[in-house]
Amino acid sequence: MSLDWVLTPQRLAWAAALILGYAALCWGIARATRRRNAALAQEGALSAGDGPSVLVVFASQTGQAESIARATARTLTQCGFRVSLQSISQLSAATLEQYPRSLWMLSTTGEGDAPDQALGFVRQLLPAAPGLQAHQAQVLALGDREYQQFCSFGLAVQDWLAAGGAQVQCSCIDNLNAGDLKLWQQQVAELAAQWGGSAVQALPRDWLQPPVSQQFRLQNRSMLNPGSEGGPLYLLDFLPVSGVMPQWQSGDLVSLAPPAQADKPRDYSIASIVSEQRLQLMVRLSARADGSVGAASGWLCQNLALGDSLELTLREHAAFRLGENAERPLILIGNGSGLAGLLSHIKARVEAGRCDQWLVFGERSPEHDAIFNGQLQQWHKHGQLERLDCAWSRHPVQRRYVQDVLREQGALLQSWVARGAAIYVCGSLKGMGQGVHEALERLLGAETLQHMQLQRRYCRDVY
Ligand SMILES: Cc1cc2nc3c(=O)[nH]c(=O)nc-3n(C[C@H](O)[C@H](O)[C@H](O)COP(=O)(O)O)c2cc1C
Repeated sequence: MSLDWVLTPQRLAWAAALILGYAALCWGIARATRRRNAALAQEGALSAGDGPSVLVVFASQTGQAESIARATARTLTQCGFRVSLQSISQLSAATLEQYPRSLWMLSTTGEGDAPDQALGFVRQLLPAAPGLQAHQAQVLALGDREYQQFCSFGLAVQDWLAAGGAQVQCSCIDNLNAGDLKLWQQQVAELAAQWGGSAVQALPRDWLQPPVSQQFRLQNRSMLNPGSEGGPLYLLDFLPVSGVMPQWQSGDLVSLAPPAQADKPRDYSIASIVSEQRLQLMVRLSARADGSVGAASGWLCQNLALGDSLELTLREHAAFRLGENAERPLILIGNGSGLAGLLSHIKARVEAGRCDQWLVFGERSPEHDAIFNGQLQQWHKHGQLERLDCAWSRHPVQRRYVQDVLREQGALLQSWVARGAAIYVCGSLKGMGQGVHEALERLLGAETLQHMQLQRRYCRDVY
């Protein structure tokens, strides 16, 4: 009997293996719990009370629909609802069908298109009606009446929910105007009461947690493309009036409204990074057919004098920030003023000491439109920009567009993507954005590109 208790090396090994196995199991359980909690936090399971449950879904390109969804979800939580907040990219039909009620905040982008994060939804869920008998839904569609297909993605989702048997209502917000937003707040309060929640407390004035607005002064303005056949392109430097530089990340935007159209803010990509201690924008003076200039670009490029101040609102552009892609090789593709959004990423990467970035830039002529050429060549020469390709559409001999460069360099592009690269596209939608998308589909396959878009490895800021 006593032999059973003798510690042989074999028994010691078994005991050690057992202890290690148990530790691994505990660690595994703890990790799974942490991951699940993190996933829940990300998914936005905001409260775990026992009130009525509601699903809040958003599809956003530049972050506005997401901000409204977050504010709405917070309010519903305060009214006692069990709220789950989800990006449409994570939504499954099975999840939706579990909920008796849902709220949708959906913006429209491009020419009546769904935001990039809704691509999987459009391909996989939208074609078949969900099973939503006895489901109540409210859609808030964000759009701009200046576009031909006003709020079309929100309206398409409304039709889809109705086809699935849901009782659905839809409201549209035009250009995020204050009146429509106020109506939405009232609607949320009414819905909360109808759906069995407690009364909404007086909503705070900063219900939407508006992004930081600050006074800036125009410090410098220089023309980037003298002699160009295209519209004049300016680089504008702004300094904060308070002297305190706000924080932003590469890829972010600023909103500003010209005095003549104070209710119509425009978004511009920020071309600089915080450590440069100035906020730079690249603005093309747009001319109408009758020769008059655009309200915002005319004001910024011609009327605003050096030293004049204006209000800039910094906008987090989650869909175009680097995020986890900061750790990946980057392929940056763009044309014209689209260089602004790409430039900020290149600067951020140079600052971080990463040089595995490839810029494919397109403009008209190498003589007049080679904007930032000195700086780009310098980075390239010093190995901070691994590869630089320019495409000149009005070159006397070698006319080509950025999508032609992608085709010519197809094998290289495939190898960068195989290495894990992320692709960022910034610039005009028509011509460039569409042409690049088609070229990438052909080179990488539509499925791979869609997968990359869902993983946020294919990010676009096209307008
Ligand atoms: C490049 C671009 C394209 C747009 N296309 C449309 C459109 O086709 N139809 C529409 O109603 N609104 C359109 N809009 C307006 C947006 O839907 C509106 O600004 C919305 O508030 C953006 O919300 P988000 O930040 O959640 O993406 C467009 C805006 C941009 C910047």
